[in-house]
Amino acid sequence: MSANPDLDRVRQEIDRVDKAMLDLIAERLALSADVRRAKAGAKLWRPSREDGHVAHLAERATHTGTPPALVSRIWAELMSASISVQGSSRIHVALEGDARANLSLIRDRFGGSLPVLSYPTSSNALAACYGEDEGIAVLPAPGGMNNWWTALAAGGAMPELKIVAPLPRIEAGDWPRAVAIAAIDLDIGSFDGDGRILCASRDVMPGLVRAESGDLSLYEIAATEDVDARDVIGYLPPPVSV
Ligand SMILES: O=C(O)C(=O)C[C@]1(C(=O)O)C=C[C@@H](O)C=C1
Repeated sequence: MSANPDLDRVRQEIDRVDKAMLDLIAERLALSADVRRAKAGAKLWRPSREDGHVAHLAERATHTGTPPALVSRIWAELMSASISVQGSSRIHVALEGDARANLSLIRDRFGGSLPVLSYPTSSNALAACYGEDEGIAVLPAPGGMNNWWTALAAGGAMPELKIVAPLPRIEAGDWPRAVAIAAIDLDIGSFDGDGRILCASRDVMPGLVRAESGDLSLYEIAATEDVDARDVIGYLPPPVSV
């Protein structure tokens, strides 16, 4: 029968691993300054890069027994810390519905490095986000009474804003609980074929109607479909498998 490992020895090993991780975190943060210079004025927050990168890491993690949700939370911290090294970006959240759950979704997706400002309604949070170059709004997902998305449609008040990320990132299910919005140009040609395009239209489109307001419908459409760029109000990346 093998003896129990000695606690002091195990703790020494944990110390060794933690110091190595700390050095790697410092190295990663130092690279953020280089990334900022390399991006030369492009937006700080790049949700497509974040979600694609985390999806690869989560996939890799499943081979080592590391929970993908843990990977997503750790990299949420690392990437938001990187954003705050690069500049200033704030999250505007609507405290509609289950406020505590919304804040916990934000913590899981964005970590604790970015300032979070709260507003009583989705319209208030959206307007605050619209007023900033690097603003991010987190709102309840479109559907039911949540019709703030009409402001993003062509002819709406804030067509430059797009739905760019689902919350939660992992195990979002069929439709996310909340979504993140920012003034980010969506490159339709670069969408992952397994992702979903969100379109607002008065015409019938080849997809699932997720929300309706007046004669406007929000369609969830496979990213393989051809759509008119003017109808696109968002993109959801392929769900991260666990
Ligand atoms: O790749 C970038 O553009 C970065 O700014 C780096 C980084 C990261 O830390 O990995 C940080 C923020 C972006 O949202 C995406 C990724």
